[in-house]
Amino acid sequence: MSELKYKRVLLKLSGESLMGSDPFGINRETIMQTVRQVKEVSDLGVEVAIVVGGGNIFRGVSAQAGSMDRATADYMGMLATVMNALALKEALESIGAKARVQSALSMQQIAETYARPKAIQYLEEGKIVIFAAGTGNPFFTTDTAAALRGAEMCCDVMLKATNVDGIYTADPKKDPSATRYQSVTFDEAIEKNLKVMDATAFTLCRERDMNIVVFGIQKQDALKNVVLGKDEGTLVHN
Ligand SMILES: Nc1ncnc2c1ncn2[C@@H]1O[C@H](COP(=O)(O)OP(=O)(O)OP(=O)(O)O)[C@@H](O)[C@H]1O
Ligand SMILES: O=c1ccn([C@@H]2O[C@H](COP(=O)(O)O)[C@@H](O)[C@H]2O)c(=O)[nH]1
Repeated sequence: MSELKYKRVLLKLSGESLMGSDPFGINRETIMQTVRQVKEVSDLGVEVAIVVGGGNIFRGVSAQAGSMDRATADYMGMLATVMNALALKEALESIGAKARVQSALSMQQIAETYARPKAIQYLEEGKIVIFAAGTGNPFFTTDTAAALRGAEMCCDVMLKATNVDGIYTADPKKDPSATRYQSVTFDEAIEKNLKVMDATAFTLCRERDMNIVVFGIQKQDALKNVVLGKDEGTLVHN
């Protein structure tokens, strides 16, 4: 069997990557395709922690939030990530995987509250841990939460699964002439303002020396290819 490149990973799933071709929400086929990939790498022996976004349900800073108080809108965004986390747990369990949700905001009737030692224990037991509610603070994003939890869980790498297949010279959805990087340094990504991830998240990963792989989760076997160290997506490194 091929060698694993990473033993413990922080997988960032964007909310939008759960929509499939729907305009918003969670597409059943898409979430099942995603969790099958997650279970496959977990079965290979990779410890998987997940941070999920909320953009498919609510984006706090969006136009829809209009004149709302920013912090209130951001709390609504965090609640959206809790819904996605619960959906992911259900989907994982429906295919026989063991998963736990820990929320950065206390809501004890529906999820455990984030506790680092317990989360590490779950990972060591081979359970998939889904972190909900981002950092628990407004004015942040789930990319930053992913960098934070990745650092706290001592993950070998952060894997940013999204609906584009890597980092491009410009947003590929807006500029069809943009080309994909195979690898890029943190400094370059920040300097060139490559908007695939926010600068706070890049900066935290750079400081912790935690590489990032940005890849497209829609592609069959993409996650497995990444953990086996095959050429997939874009590597961000120091
Ligand atoms: N230079 C770039 N390379 C690749 N993607 C880019 C770039 N600049 C902007 N993007 C955009 O970044 C997006 C990837 O981010 P992602 O899908 O994770 O969104 P998010 O806002 O982090 O997640 P969520 O949907 O949960 O809010 C893509 O949709 C892509 O269009
Ligand atoms: O730590 C956090 C994480 C998220 N938010 C709010 O939630 C939404 C959805 O998160 P995405 O990263 O965009 O998927 C985000 O727009 C924020 O409004 C937050 O406040 N704090």
